Amino acid sequence: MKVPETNPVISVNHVSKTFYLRKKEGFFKSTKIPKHAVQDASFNIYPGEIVGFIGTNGAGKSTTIKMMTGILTPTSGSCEVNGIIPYESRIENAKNISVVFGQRTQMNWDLTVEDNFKLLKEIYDVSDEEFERQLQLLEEHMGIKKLWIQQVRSLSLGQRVLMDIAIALIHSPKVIYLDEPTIGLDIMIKDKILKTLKMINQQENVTIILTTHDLSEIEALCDRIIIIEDGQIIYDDSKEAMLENFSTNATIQFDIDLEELNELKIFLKKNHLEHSLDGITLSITINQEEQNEKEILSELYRQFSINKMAVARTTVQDVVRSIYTQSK
Ligand SMILES: Nc1ncnc2c1ncn2[C@@H]1O[C@H](COP(=O)(O)OP(=O)(O)OP(=O)(O)O)[C@@H](O)[C@H]1O
Repeated sequence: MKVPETNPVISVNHVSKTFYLRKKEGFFKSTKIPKHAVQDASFNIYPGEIVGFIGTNGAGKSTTIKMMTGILTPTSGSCEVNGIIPYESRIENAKNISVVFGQRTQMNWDLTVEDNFKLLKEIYDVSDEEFERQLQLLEEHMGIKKLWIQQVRSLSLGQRVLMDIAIALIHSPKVIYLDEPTIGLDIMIKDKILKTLKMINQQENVTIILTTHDLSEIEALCDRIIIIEDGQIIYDDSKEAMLENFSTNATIQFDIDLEELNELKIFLKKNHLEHSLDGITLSITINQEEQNEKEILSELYRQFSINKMAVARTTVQDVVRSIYTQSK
């Protein structure tokens, strides 16, 4: 991965976090059992990056993010966000960051959206001009004003998450952490949220750290992917590099004229192409490292009558699944 020339906005250096669980032994005795939630994690995140921070359940994502946001103190190692050690200066750190949880709101349930925005403006000491500028931007991209006078408890889940993201931006944070922001949302609102995140990243250069189990979101939004498993960082690279390094196969599927089957079989054999036939639908696997996909496609089109062609390439989902499987 190409390292930018700027200083990192987040720097995580050999961070570990161990929790101790008490195991009762008889009435009066108990022993402490260590749980190594994060072990020696190191990475830098640069301004304006959109990073997918992923891993299977219990891998250590939330624990790492809690250390970066200052909620937890590492057992060893250190991290810095905007030059601040988050768990030592929580209030100062909070001025530069925002955290959005899909399952929880940071808004007051009994207040209207408007009152929540105004409350946060006061808490973060946002100037009137900056507040108006942000509201205008959020109105343009998220249409916040139509929900303005509604009580938070009356918002639908999708509207609530959208407003949570909008309010998280009101103090122009440099970094925004999103923990499963789209859980339980329909595809339309998911798209809107992803578009909004992309927009604030591009317009305001906000650094985004996204945790989600929905890998299609990671594919759609993130430039870089960090995978944590059993508390250890097992992968960290750009999305492009991930797809390039792991995409060895493309599957091409098309309908054939059965009268040409014998000639097709000769062609497939000659080109060492793995294939399977289901009715009139033929699937061919091309190893992109060894075979020239373009040449094979143009030869197929030239020599045979083929219909309804579709090419399936490796997705982030395929790659991550195989990384998870290999790490188990
Ligand atoms: N306060 C705690 N006390 C003891 N163990 C904990 C504590 N918090 C987390 N753990 C354990 O540490 C490990 C990492 O948990 P963490 O919540 O960071 O995982 P995660 O990757 O966010 O998982 P998920 O995707 O399920 O939310 C898990 O085994 C979890 O049970």
